Amino acid sequence: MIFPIWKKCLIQLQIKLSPVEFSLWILPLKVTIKNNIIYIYTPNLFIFRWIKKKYVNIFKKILYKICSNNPPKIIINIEKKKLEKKKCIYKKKNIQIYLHSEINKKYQFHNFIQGQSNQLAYYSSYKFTKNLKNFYNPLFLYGNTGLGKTHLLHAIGNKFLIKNKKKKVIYIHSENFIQNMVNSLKNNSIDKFKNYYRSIDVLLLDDIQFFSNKKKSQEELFNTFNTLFNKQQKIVLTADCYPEYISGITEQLKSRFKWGLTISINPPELKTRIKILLHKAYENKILLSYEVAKYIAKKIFSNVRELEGILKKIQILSILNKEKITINLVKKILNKIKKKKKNINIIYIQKIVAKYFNIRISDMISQKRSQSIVHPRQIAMTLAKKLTHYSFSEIGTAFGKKDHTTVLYAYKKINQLKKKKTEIYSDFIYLFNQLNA
Ligand SMILES: Nc1ncnc2c1ncn2[C@@H]1O[C@H](COP(=O)(O)OP(=O)(O)OP(=O)(O)O)[C@@H](O)[C@H]1O
Repeated sequence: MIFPIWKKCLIQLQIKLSPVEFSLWILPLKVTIKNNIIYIYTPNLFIFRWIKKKYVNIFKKILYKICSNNPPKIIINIEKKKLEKKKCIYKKKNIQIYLHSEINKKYQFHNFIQGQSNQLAYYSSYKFTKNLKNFYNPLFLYGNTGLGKTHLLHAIGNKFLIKNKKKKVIYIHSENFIQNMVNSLKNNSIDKFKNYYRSIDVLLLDDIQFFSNKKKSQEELFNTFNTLFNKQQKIVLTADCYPEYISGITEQLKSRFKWGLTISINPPELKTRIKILLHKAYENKILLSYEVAKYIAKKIFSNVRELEGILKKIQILSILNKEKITINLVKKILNKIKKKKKNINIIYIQKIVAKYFNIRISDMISQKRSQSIVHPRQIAMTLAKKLTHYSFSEIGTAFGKKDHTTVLYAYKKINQLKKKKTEIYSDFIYLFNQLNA
């Protein structure tokens, strides 16, 4: 729900700020109003500070204009995440390692829309939670980005926890598993790390292609896998491709992955895309007709994440412009996105990013592996994915014939780092704005 005062404020802000600034900083804010106080919630500390520094005075001025007799007060808070965290803290020589599981309640079986493309993955995941004897272990789900693998992992986790809250059900992204291991090695607490992961009832490990070329981490995963498997504990794994084709993973680990049931999850067909759009619209209280959903579904076919993104944009624009969601409005939005994406090409992105980090453009497409080159290259790859219509493999080709998994890795890494490190976040936003201006 958008409160009328905040809606008026948004209209003024849209006029005052650049479109990028507006959609980047202002639109994602969560706002509630109580007793003439506007509570603004930001997702993290960095954004909290940024909004406070840059925008609070503008908010105040606008509010004073809108309701001069009694302008509301503004309070900014950091939003508390609704994640169910199981934290396990180990102390050793005053060093603490935090190992935690984050099962997201948002992702359940009942809100996973089934169709031909994902029915088998859905069914196998659901059956997996039934604790049937002789059911395959591990369950291995694979498919392209944004098709619902992570959603199903959390749905499995949630189902197990509903049945038994005390079960140690751990969802972890492979990158975090590796990071935890590295930290434990540094802190001399690798035994605690091992014990922790080997005492799990259900291990949900996402995106195992991140283990690629990490020998030591693969060894640890192999041992963890064997221990859990021998104790008949449950293991679910996901990856972006069939186990055999994950490069840089040892044969023994690949063979373990294939011991159980390996299921692909494919891009949703038209009928399923329409169902997903209508369901997401319903969940988010968006008035979307079947005809409009069908129109969008015909235009966007790559993955569900993209469908969600478009729907969000449509919702925001229809609210701001007070326009009904019609095919015409959707057409306008899709054309704008297409134009924007067409105008920015990868060479331009490489040039701007290279200049910013003070490296040569040729370094972008080289095979050099030093951190001073790899980091800008990964940022440029991520920007290319966000700002152009090119696929991961097309971007890889443009960066000196790199594999699509290298680009996917860069994309995920930068997106994670952006959340953790403010300097990387501000570099990224600066470049994003510059390219988008
Ligand atoms: N069949 C579906 N029904 C409802 N929502 C879906 C479905 N498939 C995907 N989604 C939604 O699409 C978004 C992206 O899905 P998810 O993160 O699970 O993809 P993924 O396959 O794990 O991608 P990646 O490999 O990039 O991590 C999520 O918000 C998820 O809820």
